[in-house]
Amino acid sequence: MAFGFATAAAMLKPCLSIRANQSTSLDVSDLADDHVSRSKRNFVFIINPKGANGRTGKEWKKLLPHLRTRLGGHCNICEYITSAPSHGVDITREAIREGVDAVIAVGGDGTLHEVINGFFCAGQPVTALERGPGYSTTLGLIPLGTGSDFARTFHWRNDPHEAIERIKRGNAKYFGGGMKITPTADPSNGKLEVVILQDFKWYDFVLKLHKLYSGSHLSEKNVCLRSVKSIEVVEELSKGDIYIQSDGEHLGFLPANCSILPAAINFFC
Ligand SMILES: Nc1ncnc2c1ncn2[C@@H]1O[C@H](COP(=O)(O)OP(=O)(O)OP(=O)(O)O)[C@@H](O)[C@H]1O
Repeated sequence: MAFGFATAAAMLKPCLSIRANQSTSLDVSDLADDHVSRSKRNFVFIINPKGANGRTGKEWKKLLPHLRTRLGGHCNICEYITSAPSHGVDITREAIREGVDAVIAVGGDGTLHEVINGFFCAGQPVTALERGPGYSTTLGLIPLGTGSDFARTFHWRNDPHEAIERIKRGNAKYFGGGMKITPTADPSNGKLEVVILQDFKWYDFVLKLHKLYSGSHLSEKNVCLRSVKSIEVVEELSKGDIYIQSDGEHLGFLPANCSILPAAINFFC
């Protein structure tokens, strides 16, 4: 099969499923401050005040009002300032056990490293104690460190305002400012949605572009949607073009100018 174009959107979401016996001083029922509404999603921000020689703490203070403005309508925002190295691990574990919807690292790579480690305990994923099966917590990042090389890898700028916009977007379904490329994508199901456009000519894009806004492009005969667990690069071709597959099955050809990873990683933060 030859594919003219393919793109993807995905949820990169650790799956959580362990009860750990470590305790911390965190009580995420602290989320129940005056402003908390249970119909909102609970987002925990873990801030390293010492990151970037103290700049992280200062920037965070300036950022918080903006964050509340942008996210406050949808989420309960709960901030935890770390008191020492590895505190971020404990806070994350406790937050996940309490069933929060997202844990967002605010700082550099070291802080992100701690938060990611908090998703696991004794080699097993941590799980929410009172949420049903299939529930999972989303990992996020506001890059505010010295190097922030993880963010750099994905071409995210060390710009917290941009990170907030990433967190705010419903991800998964859209790209290009409202084009519903993967209309059935569900950010919480852990699947990667891949849209395959077969034998598309340049004029197909021109004629059918408007359909992307409604998601009706999927009814075109040479367009199909696949929901997969992951994708792998099979072979790198010239000029950066690659073949991709999922679970051993060949999916198609991805032109170099069509980048899957940033779309997928969008869900991360
Ligand atoms: N309250 C704290 N006091 C001292 N150190 C802390 C505290 N909280 C976290 N840390 C430690 O600070 C380390 C460095 O933090 P972080 O990675 O956020 O900033 P950075 O080193 O400036 O950024 P980068 O790693 O991106 O260059 C982390 O590995 C973490 O263990």
